[in-house]
Amino acid sequence: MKPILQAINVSKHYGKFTAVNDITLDILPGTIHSVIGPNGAGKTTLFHTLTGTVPISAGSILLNGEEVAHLPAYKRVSKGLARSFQVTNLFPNLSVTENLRLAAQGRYFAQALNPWRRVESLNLAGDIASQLIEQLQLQHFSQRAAGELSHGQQRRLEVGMAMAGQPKVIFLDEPTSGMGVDDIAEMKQFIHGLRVQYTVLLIEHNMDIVMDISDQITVMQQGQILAAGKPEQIRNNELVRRAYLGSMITGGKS
Ligand SMILES: Nc1ncnc2c1ncn2[C@@H]1O[C@H](COP(=O)(O)OP(=O)(O)OP(=O)(O)O)[C@@H](O)[C@H]1O
Repeated sequence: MKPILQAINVSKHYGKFTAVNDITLDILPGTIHSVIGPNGAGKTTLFHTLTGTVPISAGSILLNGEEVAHLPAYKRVSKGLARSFQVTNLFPNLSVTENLRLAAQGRYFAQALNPWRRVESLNLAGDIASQLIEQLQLQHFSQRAAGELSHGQQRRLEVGMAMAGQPKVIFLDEPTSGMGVDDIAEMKQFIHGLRVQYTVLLIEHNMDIVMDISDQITVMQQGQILAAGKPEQIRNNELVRRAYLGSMITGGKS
């Protein structure tokens, strides 16, 4: 199977500090690929480089074989990369439907800015929003202001905003952070279901989720890849266990 997204020798320097150091990574389509590692390992910076939020210092990024490293974030979005919005980026006074419709319009950048756009394009965005509301199981809240939703619902809506652009690859950075147990279980199922339609890159500190739903895991440490493999391989990797994950993965029985 050909990778949908590839990072080849990607590095990101901040002055003399190297946050991402020579990372090479293949992301296969229709998979959930998790990136784990301790705080400061460079996971978010790696996401930033892949989505175009920050420019890389060296290397190459291929989306379906096409070089995108030089493209700004919005152009990568139009080619199929989507990053989940943060809760703070929801429009709290707009309804759930309106948030999703805006996100759907955002994919078609020119249309979104054109006041003379054809009404069908709005309908298309409206259709996408209605479909997503069901997928997100927010039917009962469609007209509710986003700011009034529970934290768990807001985080689901946030992922929905990324889905609204009909991307190929979705980047989720700690989608369960700040959630209670029930919301976490729901979110885990929800993310697991995403791989039917999308390729998912996931940063997640909750090891139960990572081990249960990932097809592939990349472990980062100090900007580099420490290990990569399937959950079982990572769980049993001596290097990973010794480095820091032993107790997290085995519940202290390392
Ligand atoms: N804009 C920046 N300027 C300088 N250093 C930065 C910048 N952004 C990130 N860093 C540094 O790069 C390193 C990696 O940070 P990053 O946020 O990618 O780690 P992370 O693995 O996502 O951590 P966490 O799990 O805590 O989110 C950290 O030491 C951080 O301080």
